[in-house]
Parts: sequence; structure tokens; C-alpha cells
Amino acid sequence: MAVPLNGQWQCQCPPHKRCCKIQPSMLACDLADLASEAKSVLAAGADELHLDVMDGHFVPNMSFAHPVVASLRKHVPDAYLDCHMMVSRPSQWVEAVAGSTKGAGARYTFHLEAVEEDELDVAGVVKLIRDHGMQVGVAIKPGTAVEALSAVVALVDMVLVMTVEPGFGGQKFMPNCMPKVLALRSEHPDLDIQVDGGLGPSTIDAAAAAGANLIVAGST
Ligand SMILES: O=C(CO)[C@H](O)[C@H](O)COP(=O)(O)O
Ligand SMILES: [Fe+2]
Repeated sequence: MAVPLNGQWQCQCPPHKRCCKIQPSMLACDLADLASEAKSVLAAGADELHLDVMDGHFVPNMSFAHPVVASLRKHVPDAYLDCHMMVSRPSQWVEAVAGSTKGAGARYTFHLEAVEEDELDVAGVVKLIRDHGMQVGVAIKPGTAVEALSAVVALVDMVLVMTVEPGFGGQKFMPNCMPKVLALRSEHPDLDIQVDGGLGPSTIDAAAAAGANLIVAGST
């Protein structure tokens, strides 16, 4: 479990327990100052940078896209970029995001609900991401049952269980999503499980206790 201590996120997990990684969501920062904001959260101990890409179609909001990610990469050449792709037809952006994040570690997390009939099937999207050298995450919205992941969990590196409706920062953590985390963790002891939305000092314990080990920290 990680807690803020003297301006740093300090892990409090006993040695035998799974340690949480903290991934600040850059959606919460001054996007006109993205590079220096990214450097300061990394200096404060952030494990990865969570980049919320929104297309205004899969979610009713827009944020930034791969050109911004490419510019940011020049300033943080060694950072791990965790791209949360809230976009329809996620296969269409894989090549662009791979080109924008190259040089150090990156993850492309697509929403299971966004894969459309006439594009690749889910396994095809996973393969496309991997073929482009990125780790693979798959996300589900609060309203999607965890059983919807059963055919894909074994193929991916990480599962993101959204704890808010995707599209906006600053929303309230939804504790009723924790049983999904618990179910995933009991079935998959070594899987990376991420939670995203309304995480902060008052909600991180519930998420870690349920079995999440990747914590997106945004506005709270
Ligand atoms: O995916 C997201 C919104 O769709 C953001 O990553 C998430 O909301 C983080 O921000 P906050 O902690 O403020 O909720
Ligand atoms: Fe996110």
C-alpha cells in the first residue's frame, strides 16, 4: 500500500505483500505545462505516467492524442507511458501510439466495449498491440461484468477495472466495482490489475485490499 509521505508516495506493503505502483493521471495536470508536470511527478516517485486519450466518441469528452504523447516522450525519454485509450475502434490508433511512445516502456490499454464488429476481434487487437512492441491492457467500464473478460485475460499483461464512468477526472470512486477486482485477483494471483477513477488516500486501501496493484491517481 502506498501512502503520501513528505511529498513522496511511500510503499507501506510488508515485504511478503504485493506492492502497489502509483500512476498519476496527467489529465489532472496543467496540460499547457505537461512536460514539467510529468517530470515533477516522476521526481516525486511516480512509477508510470497515466495518459488519458479520449476521442469524444467512445467517451463524451476529448483530452489529447498521440501527437501530444510524442512531444511528451521527448521530455521524459525513460518514463513508462501507460496509455488509457478511451477511443472507439482501438486498433486504428495502435501504430500511431507505438510511434509516439517508442524508446522506453509503454502500455496500450483499450476498452473491451470499444472493439467493433467489423474491426479486428479482441485477440487480433491484442496481437496488433504486441506486434507494435507495447504491453497490452484491457479495460472494462463499471457497467461491464468481469465475466466479459474471461476469453481475454490470459492474453493481456494488465486488466483495468474502471472505478468511475470513463471520460472525466474528479469523479467519486465507485466501491461497488471492488468485487470485480477481488474476482480477478482470486483467479489470477500474478495479473497486473489497475484501478482508475477517484483513487486517493481515502480510497487506495479498499482498492489494494481487493487486490489492485496499479493505482491511477488523478485529482483526489
Ligand atoms: O480515466 C480517467 C477518466 O476517464 C482518469 O484516468 C481518471 O478519472 C483519473 O482521474 P481521477 O482520479 O480524478 O478520477
Ligand atoms: Fe484513465
